[in-house]
Amino acid sequence: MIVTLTANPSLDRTVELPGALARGEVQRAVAVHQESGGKGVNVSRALVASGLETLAVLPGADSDPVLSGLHDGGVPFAALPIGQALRSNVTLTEPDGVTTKINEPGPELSGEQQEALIGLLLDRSRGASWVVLAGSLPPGVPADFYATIARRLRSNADGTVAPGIAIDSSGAPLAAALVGDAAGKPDLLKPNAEELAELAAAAGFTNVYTAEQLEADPAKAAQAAAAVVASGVGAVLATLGSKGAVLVTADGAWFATHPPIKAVSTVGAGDSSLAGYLLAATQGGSAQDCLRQAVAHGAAAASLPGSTVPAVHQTTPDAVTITALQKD
Ligand SMILES: Nc1ncnc2c1ncn2[C@@H]1O[C@H](COP(=O)(O)OP(=O)(O)O)[C@@H](O)[C@H]1O
Ligand SMILES: O=P(O)(O)OC[C@H]1O[C@](O)(COP(=O)(O)O)[C@@H](O)[C@@H]1O
Repeated sequence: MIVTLTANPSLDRTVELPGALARGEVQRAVAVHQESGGKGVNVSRALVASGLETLAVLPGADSDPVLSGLHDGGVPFAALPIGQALRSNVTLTEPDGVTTKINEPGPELSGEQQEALIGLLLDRSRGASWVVLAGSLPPGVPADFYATIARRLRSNADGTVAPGIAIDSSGAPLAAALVGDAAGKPDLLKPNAEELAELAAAAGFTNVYTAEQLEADPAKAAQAAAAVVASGVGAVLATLGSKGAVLVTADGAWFATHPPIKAVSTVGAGDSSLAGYLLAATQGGSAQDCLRQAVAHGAAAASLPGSTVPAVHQTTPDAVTITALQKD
């Protein structure tokens, strides 16, 4: 069972434009897609699509459209009512594949609600193989929320094997994943190129690379990710948009790429990559198998509209090429 926590879920509305986005003009949409979203929610949706056992833990009232969407989509969830509506995030997609995202801050969570959400997660993740802590943190939640949860998940394991802990976030909550003792650090981090640039700086990596440089050169991405692994993180799966992804563990570094696809909407591509990685990991796959399935899932997600997530049978792992890289 893979449990996901989405502290700041969203109703994802993807608006398809007929041409390039024209600022200041009236434009008519050609189609609109609406999905329950947020990073952990998307990972759970992708796992359900491939028949894996998962539970999405999140705040929200039963009547909230995000939860109704999960219910209708057959995604198991455990929700903490917070007395406020969840946020809506809007994505504008252009015919050439360019996507523009506008993410709301989301409803504030009080200290009591944060504690109740952690309690719900601890309770529902007993015996889980992985716990995924994903997405931005809503207003009121401290940046070290995920590190606190990681520590409590490990102490909660109480003699049994603690779950693997994966974090996919950005900004301060992501940087906070590198601070403090080993018990608060994740087994897996999933940054994109921009997040890897920030993370490497937070890990004290002295070569300052931009996100563009990291996407263009997997060797640079592997060096940056290796600096993050050296700071005490188990593994880094750095996704590099259309270029593919780099995986760095204590044992090695690999780059994986998929032949070009026609990108329709990249929303949820990163979350699908993480789901692909965990799918292979729970089936006992090697590091390279996990990376291969991550890139296959990401490419399939980018070729689907809105934040649609692929099932494993819609992915093409055999088309993925893997190359070993130097870590330093
Ligand atoms: N334009 C694209 N063409 C092909 N694959 C893509 C494209 N954009 C994303 N992907 C796939 O999705 C994965 C995650 O995308 P990325 O943009 O790096 O993450 P995030 O969605 O977290 O920002 C990539 O590693 C790749 O496999
Ligand atoms: O919590 P954040 O950082 O605002 O991101 C939430 C948004 O990211 C998504 O999870 C998509 O993420 P990816 O495109 O990175 O896979 C959307 O479903 C959601 O609207």
